[in-house]
Amino acid sequence: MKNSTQKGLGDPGINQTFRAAYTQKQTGKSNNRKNQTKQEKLARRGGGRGTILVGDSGVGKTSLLVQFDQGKFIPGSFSATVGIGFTTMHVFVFQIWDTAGQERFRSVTHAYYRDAHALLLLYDITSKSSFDNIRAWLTEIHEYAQSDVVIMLLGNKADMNSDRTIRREEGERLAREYSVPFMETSAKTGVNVELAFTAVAKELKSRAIQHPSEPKFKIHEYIEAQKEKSSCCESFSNLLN
Ligand SMILES: Nc1nc2c(ncn2[C@@H]2O[C@H](COP(=O)(O)OP(=O)(O)OP(=O)(O)O)[C@@H](O)[C@H]2O)c(=O)[nH]1
Repeated sequence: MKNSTQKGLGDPGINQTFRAAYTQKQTGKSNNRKNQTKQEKLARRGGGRGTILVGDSGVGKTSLLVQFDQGKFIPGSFSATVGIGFTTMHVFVFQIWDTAGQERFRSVTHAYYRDAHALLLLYDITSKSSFDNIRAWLTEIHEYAQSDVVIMLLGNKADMNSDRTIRREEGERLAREYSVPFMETSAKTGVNVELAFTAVAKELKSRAIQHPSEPKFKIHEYIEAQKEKSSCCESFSNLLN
């Protein structure tokens, strides 16, 4: 995925074609049934349990997805997403769509809101405008997405602390106002990337297979517990170093 490569397609109607091509690119295998990996089969069965990444252009949606999917950061190497990109994940059976942040592709993004079960809404902690636009994104989400869609707010580029213009507390306050879970992430260092996707996957899974007698999965509590765990492990490993 170098500069000259478009990250997605502008027409949701041809997403199926792109999906096959993208999967092939990622795995080096053909996407026919015979050659499908276990994850690809699971993803197929997961059907419409789609998660989309939204937010202004340049906040790091594709980088976050690549970090999650491939465990690496490719600095500055993406052209702006055109329409929708696609990958599959294996924490739970679901699909992730990467959307374009640019205004001119919004109508494409709207078409995907309807089918989305979860939305990861990103801003860039070094960009005030991307944070200010979160309210507009939420208005749009409430207009086009299903009313029970899972939303998570992510302040990305947490590694760029010296260029920070949005304090963590501001992100937390906004998230509280809209009753959505929040965390800061870095597609560069990988901080909280796995946690963000895992928390959403667990929430979707619990909704899909929830038995009335089982205790409800609490996404806020899960995130706080996992954050505590990782900060305790970080300080422990700091002690060892
Ligand atoms: N330091 C740092 N840079 C990041 C991070 N995430 C993304 N970037 C950089 O930010 C720029 C934009 O990243 P993209 O992933 O293309 O952003 P996008 O939101 O997908 O952009 P659109 O496709 O235009 O909507 C690139 O130069 C990335 O290398 C991060 O966590 N930390």
